Amino acid sequence: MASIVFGGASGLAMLGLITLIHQSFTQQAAASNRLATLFGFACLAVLVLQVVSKCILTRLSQSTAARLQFELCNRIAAAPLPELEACGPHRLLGTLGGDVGAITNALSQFPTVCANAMVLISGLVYLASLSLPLAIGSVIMASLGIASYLGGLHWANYHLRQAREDRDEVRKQLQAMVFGIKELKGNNRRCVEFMYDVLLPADTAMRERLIKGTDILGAAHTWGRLSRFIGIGLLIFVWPRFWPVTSETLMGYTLTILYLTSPLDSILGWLPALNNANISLNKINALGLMIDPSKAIACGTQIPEFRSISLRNVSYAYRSPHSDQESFHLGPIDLLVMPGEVLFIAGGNGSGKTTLAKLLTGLYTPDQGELLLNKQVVDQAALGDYRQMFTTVFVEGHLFDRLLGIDANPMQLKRWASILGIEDKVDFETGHFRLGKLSRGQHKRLALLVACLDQRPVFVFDEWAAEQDPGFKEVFYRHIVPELTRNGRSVVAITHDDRYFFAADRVVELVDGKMVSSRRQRIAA
Ligand SMILES: Nc1ncnc2c1ncn2[C@@H]1O[C@H](COP(=O)(O)OP(=O)(O)OP(=O)(O)O)[C@@H](O)[C@H]1O
Repeated sequence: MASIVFGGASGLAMLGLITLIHQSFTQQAAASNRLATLFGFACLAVLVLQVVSKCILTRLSQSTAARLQFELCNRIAAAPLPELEACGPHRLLGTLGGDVGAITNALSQFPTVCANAMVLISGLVYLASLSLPLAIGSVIMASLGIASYLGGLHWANYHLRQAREDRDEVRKQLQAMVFGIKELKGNNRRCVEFMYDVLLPADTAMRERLIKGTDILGAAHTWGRLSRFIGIGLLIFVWPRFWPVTSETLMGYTLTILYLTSPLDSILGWLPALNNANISLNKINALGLMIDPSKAIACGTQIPEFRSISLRNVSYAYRSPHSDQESFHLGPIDLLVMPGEVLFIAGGNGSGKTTLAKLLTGLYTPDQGELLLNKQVVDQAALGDYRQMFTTVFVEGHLFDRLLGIDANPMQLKRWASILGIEDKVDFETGHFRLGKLSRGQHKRLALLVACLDQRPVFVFDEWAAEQDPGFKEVFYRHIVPELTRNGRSVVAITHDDRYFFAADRVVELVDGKMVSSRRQRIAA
């Protein structure tokens, strides 16, 4: 609001300057001294008001960007995992980068646009005070110019919207290049094909649309500006032939209209930004981030007591995004996890083990069947708390560069780092990790270190030991797993290591999404 007031006041002071210039052409010398003093004050007022208004605007635009980004991050954190997985990281990053910028840009220009609208209206009032018929004629001509400009904008829009879609594809391919750089470096033909047949065509398609849209926009903008000069030409050369008007009035008109081109430009120039913001908002909406509040999972606040967890007749299906046909179906599955138990989930690749782990941990909501905690059904309202029961290490899990959400003292940190053989990867003073040059196995060990320090009742490991050397597999299955299950905590581990099935109380096996066996183990090793 302050920005609108200061911006509007500076515009009005500027308009005051124009009227003073106009009056100076018609006043006597004595009055000119007074006008000169007023002119000096008006200049000072413009300077102060514009500087203050710009400072306010900068702060406003930065705080808007920060708020918007934070809000979007919160929505991402609250959105259901399957919807985020369907978006893919390239689209989410694109939204957090480009779309937030586009919306911020439009929002932060809004106060300036309001201030300019105030100036424009005041200018029109001043013009009407000089000559009402001329003012009406000017408004009609300006409206025609603006209408044709809006037509061009609408046309440009179509191409710019398409370009926004294409940009997602380019971002996806750039991500593939960054993450697949080793594969590209090692195979020159693959690299050339990727560059010329994948990346370049995607980028070219996007740029062609962008160029087309921007060209149309530029032409519309130029036409919008020119139409004002055509209007001034009509006023000066044509109007006086049909309607008597003094040369002072015409001069006042020309000066004022020339000045008003700047606020009008700013308002018309804002429309493309508004349009981009609209495209971005639709994009965010299409990604499912404008989530239905009823679908948002409330953040869990406390870790519930653990007496039993069970899946009862649970089914879940992935669907193809285009046809809504099931691409993979898991279940129906019944599963029970008791305190202190070690449960292994085995099965071939693609049999549904990770999907089952995501259902168990509440990251996916079953299509059918129920999730029960302590024999009570976990409904939507309880899901947030239910998720706090688990500490997980997934195959593609992310490792933050420090301990977050865990109260661990340096002694515990040192002890686990030493068991896991990664003392040199941890800064015990700050609790930060040295993630720079980690091998895959060390990365997994750090992830396990974080899990071991977490005081939650159920550990879920997805093929944790797959990248460990034989010696450390022994340590994991024979020492770490038993230690973790002391004090009534449970371990659910997806594993292909059938040599170590003896370490489990129970092994369940999945084949094509169905549980084919569930057998008791735990024989003396
Ligand atoms: N987000 C997803 N969207 C669609 N389909 C998926 C998704 N995640 C997994 N799938 C499909 O579901 C099936 C089961 O996948 P899942 O990851 O659960 O198997 P898995 O038993 O853990 O396999 P692996 O041993 O190879 O890790 C696979 O056919 C996979 O292609």
